[in-house]
Amino acid sequence: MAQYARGAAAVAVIRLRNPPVNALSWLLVTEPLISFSLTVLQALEDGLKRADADPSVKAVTICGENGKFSAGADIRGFSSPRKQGLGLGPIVSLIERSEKPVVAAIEGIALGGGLEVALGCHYRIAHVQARMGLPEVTIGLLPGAQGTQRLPRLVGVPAALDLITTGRHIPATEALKLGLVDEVVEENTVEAAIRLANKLIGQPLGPRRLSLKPVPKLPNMEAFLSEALAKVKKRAQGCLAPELCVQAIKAATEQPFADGVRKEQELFNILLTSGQAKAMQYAFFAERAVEKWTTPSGASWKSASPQPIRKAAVIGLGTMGRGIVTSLVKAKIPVVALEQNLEYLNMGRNAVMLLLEREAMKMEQGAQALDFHNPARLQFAVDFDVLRDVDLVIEAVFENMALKKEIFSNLSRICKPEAFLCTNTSALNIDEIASVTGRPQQVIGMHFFSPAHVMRLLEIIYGRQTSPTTIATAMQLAKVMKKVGVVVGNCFGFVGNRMMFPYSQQAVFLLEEGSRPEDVDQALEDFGLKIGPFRMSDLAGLDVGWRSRKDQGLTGPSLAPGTPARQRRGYRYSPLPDLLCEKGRFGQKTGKGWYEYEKAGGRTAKPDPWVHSFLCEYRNAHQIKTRFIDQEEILERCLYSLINEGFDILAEGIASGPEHLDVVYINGYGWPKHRGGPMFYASTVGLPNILAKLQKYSEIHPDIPQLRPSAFLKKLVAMGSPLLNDWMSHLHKQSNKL
Ligand SMILES: CCCCCCCC(=O)CC(=O)SCCNC(=O)CCNC(=O)[C@H](O)C(C)(C)COP(=O)(O)OP(=O)(O)OC[C@H]1O[C@@H](n2cnc3c(N)ncnc32)[C@H](O)[C@@H]1OP(=O)(O)O
Ligand SMILES: NC(=O)C1=CN([C@@H]2O[C@H](COP(=O)(O)OP(=O)(O)OC[C@H]3O[C@@H](n4cnc5c(N)ncnc54)[C@H](O)[C@@H]3O)[C@@H](O)[C@H]2O)C=CC1
Repeated sequence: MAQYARGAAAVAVIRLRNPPVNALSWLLVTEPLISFSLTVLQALEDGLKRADADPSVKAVTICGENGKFSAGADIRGFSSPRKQGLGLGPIVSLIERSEKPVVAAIEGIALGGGLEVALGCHYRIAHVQARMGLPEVTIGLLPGAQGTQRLPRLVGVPAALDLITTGRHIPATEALKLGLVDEVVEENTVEAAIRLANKLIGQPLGPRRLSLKPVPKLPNMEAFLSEALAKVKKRAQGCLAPELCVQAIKAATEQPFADGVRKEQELFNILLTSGQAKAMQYAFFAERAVEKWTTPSGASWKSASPQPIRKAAVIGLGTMGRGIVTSLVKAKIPVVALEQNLEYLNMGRNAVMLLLEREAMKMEQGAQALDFHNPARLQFAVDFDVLRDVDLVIEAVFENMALKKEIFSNLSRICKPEAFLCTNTSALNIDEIASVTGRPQQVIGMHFFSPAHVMRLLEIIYGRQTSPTTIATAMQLAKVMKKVGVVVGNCFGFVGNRMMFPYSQQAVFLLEEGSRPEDVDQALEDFGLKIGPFRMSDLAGLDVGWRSRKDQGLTGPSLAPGTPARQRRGYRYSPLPDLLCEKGRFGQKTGKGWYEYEKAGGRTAKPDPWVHSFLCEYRNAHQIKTRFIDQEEILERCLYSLINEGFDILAEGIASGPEHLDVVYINGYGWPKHRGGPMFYASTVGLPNILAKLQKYSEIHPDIPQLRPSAFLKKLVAMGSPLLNDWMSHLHKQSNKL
């Protein structure tokens, strides 16, 4: 809705009202042409017409309810099959054409269609704490209400390209510098806008109508745009929206306003029906859905209250601990950082300081805001006694159960009784770790992803005895650190690494059968993954998995004599990664792994002829017939085995819905958002197709259990492949087709 009122004698105030974010919903026909609800857009149009018709109104102010201008179009409306009625673009034009000055009073947020409404206004005043942006690209669209045509006219092509292709939100101060707003105020923005509107009465509005302005020229516009297009395409990795955003802006530079708007509509419609927009909008809501966590025992976000964390500690300042400390400092939580001895402590301190310096440089108030030189904010120590007053500890020492147990037993003794004890283990059993403490209800997994100060994902793993308060506290801490917390159950590898295991395993089997590392990586990167499995393995270090396989008795001295080279516990096993490690090829850190690098620590992967001939010798030695493996098989075997594990995870209740798995993969494993996450992708491929392919591959490879279709997948197919949101409701239903 929108509320119409008189703000001063001659100024009408139109207030957008649609809690919680004043999304601009459009006319929704509930039954064709019989009944309909008056929506924000309709109300906005009515308000404008009413102001226009009333001779006593001389100016208009548009603002939003509850200190928020508007978050833009109602995203749920894009997938509504019965969507009809008003478009936002014509309303923005209507605002601009008004003969009475219209001033936007921007408080809180003006995003997407919300900002496009403001661009139709003749003046824009923003509160100093407001944020603005055109984030449509992040949900697979472009600003489809003439924003791609107005913004370049107002702020120039380079700034418009940046804002529209990244979708980033900018603060009011930056908007002022760009010329996006005319004034920034610290006082009541609506009152300031009404005062300005009053002053503008009778002044000419022509120069304020953006559609009438030319796009500011650049000396090398064509070259500039083609360079921008190339950059955007490379960054987008198959996502269509950024590229079409550039095309729409290009139209603004080449065509009159009305033609540019037509082009914008054409491109918008391509995106709207591309499937990518649907996937990205699903991802948007999935991220919000996982905040509302539940566990099989009935605990949930609704009834559990988080406890305040006033001071935290991190134990172990290696790869992960450094990033975790940085994230906590950025979240303004005082931290104590601990190491095993002074030598490691100094190394860790230097690394943390470097990360914080870099982070401070990216911030407006810099180091001052982070205040990390203040020992009350960040303290380094080797003595565990400093842990007495902390509210929460995050342990990030080596992945070794005995060491973790020793640490947790000490923590249980030293920390105050109400303190929460968290482990960053990648795969170890949370219950076993909790068992050595006197407070298993306050023990929880907080699994960060590397680099921990950058990656948004935080898997939050509850054990058998973890209390709802502990889960709620970990989730709250994730939010404060600007991470996406996903609550999952306790099993080897939790959700992310467990699904990754069959995927990486297939990748190595494909090498045995005839692929090269670069073929497998290329196929998966072309699909949209940020990094293929072999480049990833080189980056993370092959020795990490090697150590874990040795601990599990799969390789190394503890392997029983006489074990067949390519079989473990009766199933297929590939010793290829072990063989590379035995040759000291640990990946980037040693300059050689699945690829070769310019030097130890180098970052540029080059296909390695040594690896190619090593693979040939290996296949010969084991009498494996080499065959050509096409891209389709690479994708299907790697991705469908990962998805298959996902169905098992759902069936076991380790995650409470497919969105959880998708959010984990998008935010922690570089899964392309425009494909919506692995489980959403499975729903778009069609569950019967996935099942048929898994059946085919598992018949060819009966010794790979990970290719055997999950019982839950089979059940869903037998039940007619319900929509993704209904999968979980079918978990315990009987199927008469089974
Ligand atoms: C054929 C038709 C042609 C039409 C022409 C096209 C017009 C366009 O150009 C297209 C558009 O405007 S697309 C929309 C662009 N806007 C956005 O992407 C902003 C999305 N929202 C945000 O970033 C944060 O929610 C925000 C920063 C706003 C707030 O963050 P918070 O962390 O404070 O809160 P959240 O938990 O994220 O949100 C609160 C509740 O609001 C829901 N919501 C947010 N934005 C929405 C939106 N734009 N539409 C619908 N629902 C929205 C959000 O899901 C959450 O709901 P609950 O989880 O149920 O509480
Ligand atoms: N490296 C990665 O990508 C990820 C690792 N993890 C997990 O995080 C944990 C840490 O891994 P990384 O940071 O990679 O290991 P790392 O080997 O880089 O660092 C571990 C640090 O712990 C310190 N440490 C060992 N014993 C200690 C003690 N008794 N007291 C205090 N400090 C001690 C070591 O000196 C070392 O600096 C492991 O459980 C690992 O599985 C989780 C996610 C990703």
